[in-house]
Amino acid sequence: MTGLLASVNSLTEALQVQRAAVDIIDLKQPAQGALGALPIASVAEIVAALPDSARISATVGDLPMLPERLLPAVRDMAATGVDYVKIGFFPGGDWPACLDALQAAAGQGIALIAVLFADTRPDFGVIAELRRAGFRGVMLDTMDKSRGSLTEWMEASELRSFVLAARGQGMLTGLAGSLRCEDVPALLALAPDYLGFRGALCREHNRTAQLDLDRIRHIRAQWPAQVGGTV
Ligand SMILES: O=C[C@H](O)COP(=O)(O)O
Repeated sequence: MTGLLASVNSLTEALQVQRAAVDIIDLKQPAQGALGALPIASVAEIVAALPDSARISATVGDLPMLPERLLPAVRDMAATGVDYVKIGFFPGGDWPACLDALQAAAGQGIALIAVLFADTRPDFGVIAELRRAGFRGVMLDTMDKSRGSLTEWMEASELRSFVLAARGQGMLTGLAGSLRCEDVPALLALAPDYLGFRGALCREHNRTAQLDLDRIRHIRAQWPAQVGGTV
């Protein structure tokens, strides 16, 4: 069953989406970029306040693909107790060196999720390399939120290829990128492990605005009834 991931930027928002029974509470600061990070202390505070049963991911920020930047950020974020650490694979930098360095983190039990950006037209061949480096999952998102949504950047057939390639490697799969309520049925049909949202959960579809509980209900209502929570 595909889960619902909701990105939140504070303890207040985390508790709101927890009450809405989202499947993954994703900690990030949308005002700081596509994968803007929250301060480590804030993440630790949110993790401590949520029940152990909550599944929590957090992003390390819009960092350059340099091992000396990524590895410490990943280790610091993992030390907060989040279940998954999300790393954006931005253009440029040294991807092979980053994969080598991150393999060490994965080997120490840190569950890494790679985020590929549909608007950079990623080569899905990298999924096998991610698996070799020990990544637990891979998702597609969009890097530039002003230039279209995931479903505008990629056809359903490409999204299906992505999900199948990742699943073929035994990895968790996620789809996100300015998704709207009306995207949900077609994306659920692709059966990724989760669909991720921020903008669609906020007032006026503005990802830096406040969460809107009615919007969360509306998105959740697209799922089969038995997995719906209460807000
Ligand atoms: O991880 C999911 C993202 O936070 C999605 O954000 P967005 O819906 O604003 O593109």
